[in-house]
Amino acid sequence: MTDSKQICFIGAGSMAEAILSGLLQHTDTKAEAITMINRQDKDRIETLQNRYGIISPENKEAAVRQADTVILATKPKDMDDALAQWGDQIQSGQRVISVAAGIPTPFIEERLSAHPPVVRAMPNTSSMVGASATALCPGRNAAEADLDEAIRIFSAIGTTVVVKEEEMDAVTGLSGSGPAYIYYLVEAMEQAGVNEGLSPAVARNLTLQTMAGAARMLLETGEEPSELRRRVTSPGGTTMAGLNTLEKHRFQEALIDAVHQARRRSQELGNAFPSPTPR
Ligand SMILES: NC(=O)C1=CN([C@@H]2O[C@H](COP(=O)(O)OP(=O)(O)OC[C@H]3O[C@@H](n4cnc5c(N)ncnc54)[C@H](OP(=O)(O)O)[C@@H]3O)[C@@H](O)[C@H]2O)C=CC1
Ligand SMILES: O=C(O)[C@@H]1CCC=N1
Repeated sequence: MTDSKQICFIGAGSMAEAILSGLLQHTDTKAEAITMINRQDKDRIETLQNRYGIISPENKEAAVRQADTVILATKPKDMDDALAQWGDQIQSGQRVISVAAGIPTPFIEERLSAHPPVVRAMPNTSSMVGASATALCPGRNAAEADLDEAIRIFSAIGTTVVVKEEEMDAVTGLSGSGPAYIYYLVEAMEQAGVNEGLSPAVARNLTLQTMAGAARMLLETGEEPSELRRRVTSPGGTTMAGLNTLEKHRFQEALIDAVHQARRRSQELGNAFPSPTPR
């Protein structure tokens, strides 16, 4: 992506940093083209400034006003206040992308008096290394060009898929929260290796390469996971002993329920922001 367009992040937390880092490493976006504002944490902005060379604007209102794309990256619970604080700076010629879990596009649209196009995105923190799985959906004022621009930004830091807005909660439960499930699995596998007598370093090395190798096998061979699993599992062998134990502990059911509960929580967050009366 070659791009000199200005991007202003409202919110400078983990997700904003992951997107920022991905954009700087994987696109031609220059640090000077990016401004970040938060609510109060000056140290955080200074850290990001030192780490990435981005601009900490003197005039925050102007930074929002002058951006081509404004990325909303506050916690869902802070979005209402953030829109009240910054929303009047956003004009119709600008584009808004929200990464907030659970917040429906109408909630944002109805709080922006200028009616700019809004695109909702659900990336994940693997954006940081250019490996996000991002789902996007357009709001009612977003034209194809607006969605395309959002796809362009997120394609640079991973894969993208366009979904219906009603599917965003499911996406959030699966791939938004998904990295945490994988890290949790890694923690358990490492601990298991250590329990069985390996050093932490060896356990980590073997776990990570096993994880990366399995992901590559799935991506590069296009084989079904069940078929790949079958090929590891000799009848009466070691894998079968391990898998039977996972089954006994209802491992798959636990994961399916985890995604379901995360999806429900995303929906709950959204329900806390019912279609508002315009300010
Ligand atoms: N973390 C993840 O894996 C993912 C997160 N998301 C979504 O991204 C969003 C951000 O999450 P995350 O980065 O984890 O959250 P963080 O808590 O790390 O960051 C939130 C940021 O919002 C800022 N903020 C709060 N209120 C305002 C305001 N009125 N004006 C400007 N900035 C404000 C905070 O500033 P201050 O610190 O000064 O209060 C902070 O910089 C959430 O909506 C989440 O649902 C989406 C996908 C994945
Ligand atoms: O936990 C959360 O609420 C956010 C949204 C998706 C991932 N993290």
